[in-house]
Amino acid sequence: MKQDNIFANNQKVVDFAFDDSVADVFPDMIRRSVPGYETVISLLGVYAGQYAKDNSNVYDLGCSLGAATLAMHRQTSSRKLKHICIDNSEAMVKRCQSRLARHMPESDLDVLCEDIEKSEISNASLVVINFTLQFLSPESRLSLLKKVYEGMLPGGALILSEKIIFDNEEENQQQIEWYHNMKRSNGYSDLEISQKRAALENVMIPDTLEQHQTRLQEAGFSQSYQWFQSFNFISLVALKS
Ligand SMILES: Nc1ncnc2c1ncn2[C@@H]1O[C@H](C[S@+](CC[C@H]([NH3+])C(=O)[O-])CC(=O)[O-])[C@@H](O)[C@H]1O
Ligand SMILES: O=C(O)C(=O)Cc1ccccc1
Repeated sequence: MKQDNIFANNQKVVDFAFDDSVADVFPDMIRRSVPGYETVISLLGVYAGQYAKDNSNVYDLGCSLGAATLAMHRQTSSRKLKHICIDNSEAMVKRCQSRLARHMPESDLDVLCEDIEKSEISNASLVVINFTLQFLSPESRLSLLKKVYEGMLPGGALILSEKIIFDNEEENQQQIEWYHNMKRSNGYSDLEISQKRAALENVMIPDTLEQHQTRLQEAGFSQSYQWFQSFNFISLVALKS
């Protein structure tokens, strides 16, 4: 696995982008930067086992290199599913396409390079938005979730994972400190941590847990539950009855 040292040298900070240099080191970057990432990915397989239904579509919105789809496929390979993976980074999509073609050659699979705000969602039994809603402009998040709800079959599920902020400023600062300590223990220097933080500032805008829960309800989901937390990263499941 290629090591992420993108922010190792002192540099003029520009907005973070999912370009070729990020896509090349992405498995290492996300594993060392998102606490619990591997656990969340493998538990998506458990959700797929329960919710992904024959003759339906399973969406991976903001798929990057397709890790979520691979985990879901591992638990459902004998079912008649169509996997639809979408990302607006060409660098990610081309690597995702070849990786998934290699690992799940027999499956019905579309890997699309497009903005998920413009994607069509239909006949979905399971939709995963793993650490991606936070990159959309805050004003467009509700309409995406409404579209997901509308395109989902009754009995379907949405899995949403995000970095969050906390209303209580004391807790917020503590969670960020714990998170930065985790990054340090994964080998990132203070310079890497602070330069990446600055690069993400205008690009990744986290909400609070309450904002997510309220928005899911506004989108139509009658039930939503938190099922995972590791520092300031959480996963929710929302169900369409
Ligand atoms: N508007 C958009 N439309 C489509 N894609 C987008 C958009 N905005 C951002 N992206 C894409 O969302 C992905 C976010 S990474 C997801 C990890 C993956 N889910 C994983 O489980 O491994 C999370 C992270 O890097 O923290 C990137 O590939 C972007 O190109
Ligand atoms: O590194 C961070 O600060 C994060 O919030 C996680 C992350 C992981 C990969 C790309 C962008 C952000």
